[in-house]
Amino acid sequence: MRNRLTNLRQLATLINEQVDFIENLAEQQGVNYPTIDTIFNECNESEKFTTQAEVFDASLIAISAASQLIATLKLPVPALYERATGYHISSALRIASEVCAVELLRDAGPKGMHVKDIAAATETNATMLGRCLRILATHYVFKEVEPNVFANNRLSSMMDTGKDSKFLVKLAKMANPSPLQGVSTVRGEKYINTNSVVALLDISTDYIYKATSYIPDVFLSNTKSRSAFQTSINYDGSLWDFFEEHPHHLQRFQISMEAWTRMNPANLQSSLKGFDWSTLPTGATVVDVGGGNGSVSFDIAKRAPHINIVVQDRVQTIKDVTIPTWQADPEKNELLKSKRVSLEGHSFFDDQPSHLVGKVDVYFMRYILHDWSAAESAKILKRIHAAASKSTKLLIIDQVVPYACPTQAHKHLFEGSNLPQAPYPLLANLGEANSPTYRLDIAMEALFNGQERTLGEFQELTEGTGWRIEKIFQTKGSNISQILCTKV
Ligand SMILES: C[S@@+](CC[C@H](N)C(=O)[O-])C[C@H]1O[C@@H](n2cnc3c(N)ncnc32)[C@H](O)[C@@H]1O
Repeated sequence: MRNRLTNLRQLATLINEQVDFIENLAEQQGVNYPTIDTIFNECNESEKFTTQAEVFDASLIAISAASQLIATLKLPVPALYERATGYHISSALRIASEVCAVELLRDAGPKGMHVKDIAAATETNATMLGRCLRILATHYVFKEVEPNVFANNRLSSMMDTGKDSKFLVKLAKMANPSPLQGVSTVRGEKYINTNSVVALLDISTDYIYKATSYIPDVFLSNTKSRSAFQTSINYDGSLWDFFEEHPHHLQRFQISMEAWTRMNPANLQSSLKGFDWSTLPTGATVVDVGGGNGSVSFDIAKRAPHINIVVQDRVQTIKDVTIPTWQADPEKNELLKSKRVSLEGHSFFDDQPSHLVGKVDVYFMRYILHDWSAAESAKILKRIHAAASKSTKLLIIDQVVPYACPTQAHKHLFEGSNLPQAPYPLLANLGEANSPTYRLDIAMEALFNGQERTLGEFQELTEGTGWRIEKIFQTKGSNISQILCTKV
């Protein structure tokens, strides 16, 4: 009995200490931490405060302790039932997005809107919609201001596309059905010029959610001939092939990738700040391998105006998504015109184009290797190695999966591999505070039979490819790390 109380008290103390720290800092800076009822606005001083590194670090410990406290206090049966039925939140979120609830509630303001009126706009069932919004409000997305009347709150307003609700409702009706059974209708226009968050949520609650339900069957059948995604829509091509047959899905996917940089402020640092781009000589060439719509390259080009960047991706992605995206944005278009950035259709399974052989200072790839098995990843790494000069560096920007237990295994593996341990009695990986890492890992399994990797697995992956890991840049609280490799 005493032990359990001690454990609860330790967790409560950790929460109190971090909240005291955050509140003292907020008081010094004359801001309040945003409440759950505040409408999200990234220009707001309170929101800027939440992204300061020390505030974010303290919040991670508090979240980790609070999650562990909840897991400890909750009786095991409801705790397990909730974990078994997390999918109800996914389907309710998808419905909220499809009926443009956030944008309609933006128009309604703090008084909110009756669920009958939200349902009427999209000719959907008001009772079911109310139940969906209520389960979401119970999990702090939306607020039920009076019975059946809902308003936006901090979480739901983060899902705002910023677009006119009438335009979105009309758009939803224009979507073309896919010939493949179980594939949702999508309009890419919904996601263009948004904060990208809704694209990430929509892919997560659409085909990733559906595919995920097939993971156990694929796993238990012990065959990886088809991924869970392929099984879910009875399709033999890869997700990349599927996108080429469904350009609106491709558009949405590429925009969703930008949201990973916004997942937390530490992610932004880890995508961009670890490797010091300013150390490269003027005119250096950097290649973004599988760069998608080039959002990471754009950020790097702004930070390092003395380097030239080539964004490579599949021919159709570059033609249908990357080029139009860059041409539509004056800042990006300027980078194209000045040739500081070029966009090139190229498969990373092929030899690098001859104009780059021996001329590249850094190849980097963000979120590429997690899409591929070890054998396929090795092929990609070897192709780049074959085109690299002696001094070429390779920067793998990906998630590094921490174990949930303390370990010394990676402590001295490479420079930078040692991260500070979480305070006792928290899980070594900060538990639920670090949950997106593990969720994305399983999503990679669903989509590609792919995976996120531990540091040891990255070391194994690079062995025999001609690359050696020299250093790792990790940022506390970020689920993106940079792994710097040199030629063996
Ligand atoms: C997970 S996304 C990452 C995109 C981008 N690096 C980012 O972080 O936003 C993977 C990318 O790999 C690209 N890709 C898939 N197969 C490819 C191939 N054979 N050659 C080049 N790119 C490929 C996809 O089109 C997609 O843009």
